[in-house]
Amino acid sequence: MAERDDIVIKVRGLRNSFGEQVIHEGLDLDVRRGEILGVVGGSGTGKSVLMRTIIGLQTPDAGEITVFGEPTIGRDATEAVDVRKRWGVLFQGGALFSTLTVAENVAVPIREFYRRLPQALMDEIASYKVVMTGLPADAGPKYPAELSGGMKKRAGLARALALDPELLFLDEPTAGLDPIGAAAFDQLIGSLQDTLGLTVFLITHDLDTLYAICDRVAVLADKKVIAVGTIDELIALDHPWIEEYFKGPRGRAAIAAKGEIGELASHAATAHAPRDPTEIDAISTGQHSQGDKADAHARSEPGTR
Ligand SMILES: Nc1ncnc2c1ncn2[C@@H]1O[C@H](COP(=O)(O)OP(=O)(O)OP(=O)(O)O)[C@@H](O)[C@H]1O
Repeated sequence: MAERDDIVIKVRGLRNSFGEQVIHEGLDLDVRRGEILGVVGGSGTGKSVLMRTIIGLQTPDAGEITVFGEPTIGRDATEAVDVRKRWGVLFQGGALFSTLTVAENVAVPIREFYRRLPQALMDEIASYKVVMTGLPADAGPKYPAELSGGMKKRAGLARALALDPELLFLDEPTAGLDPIGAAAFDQLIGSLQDTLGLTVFLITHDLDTLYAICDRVAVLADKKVIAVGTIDELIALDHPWIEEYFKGPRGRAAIAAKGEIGELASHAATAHAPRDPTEIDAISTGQHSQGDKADAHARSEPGTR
């Protein structure tokens, strides 16, 4: 029983198609409680369709999906309301409503699930979420058109966090951000995950994000998840796409940058002997405190969009 509880998302035998085009066939995937699972794959391999299917926006031809043990396929929004409240979603590009302010956007899911909540309380929750994602407090009354790309992502994240979810779906959260903005966003996700104990399903093309914050990575190819594991485990596999992805020029750049951070950490160790030796281990090997690491190098995003 305990083992089953540790799997937050379970996908079995998934098949999705659009007309003649089969996107997924026999796709299986487990997402464990408390992990950040990176989902990678070439453009058009069906990462977003997989996410949409898991959250019930796309009905598959076949297969079974449970989230927190609850089936999500074929259940309408009202039936699945209890499980839908437990997740938040950041869609590709943020998907903010352009006619609503940031605060109103953040309040959308609150209004959807808790209609009777007094307006003042809704406003208070919205402003708290805005600040929590690192936006200035005065961003609340602004419209999406008045925000930078990075601020829009943060606003989208604030909306995804509106209901204090246990599970977060992020579709290419760092796409379109400059390297510093992307690293800062990784750091934000990593620290929110750490603090709130979230489980995160994160679609990305960004190798730096994988190295900085993901516990495991699932690779989509040939209509299914062909491998799931830590980056080291994946690199050890003999698969041409995985090899090209992680060992290609950008993969090598990300690994080199990772090495540089290790060196930085050991310099720091010599310069300031830490009172607690685990301090250094946390810098060189930690998963969730590595947002800092991403700040220190240029990002390596494969040109596979
Ligand atoms: N509503 C739809 N109708 C028809 N085809 C669709 C629909 N949604 C997605 N597709 C097709 O399904 C395939 C997978 O799309 P999806 O957006 O999941 O890819 P992806 O792996 O997320 O790609 P990218 O990395 O470029 O974002 C694509 O060929 C896409 O054109």
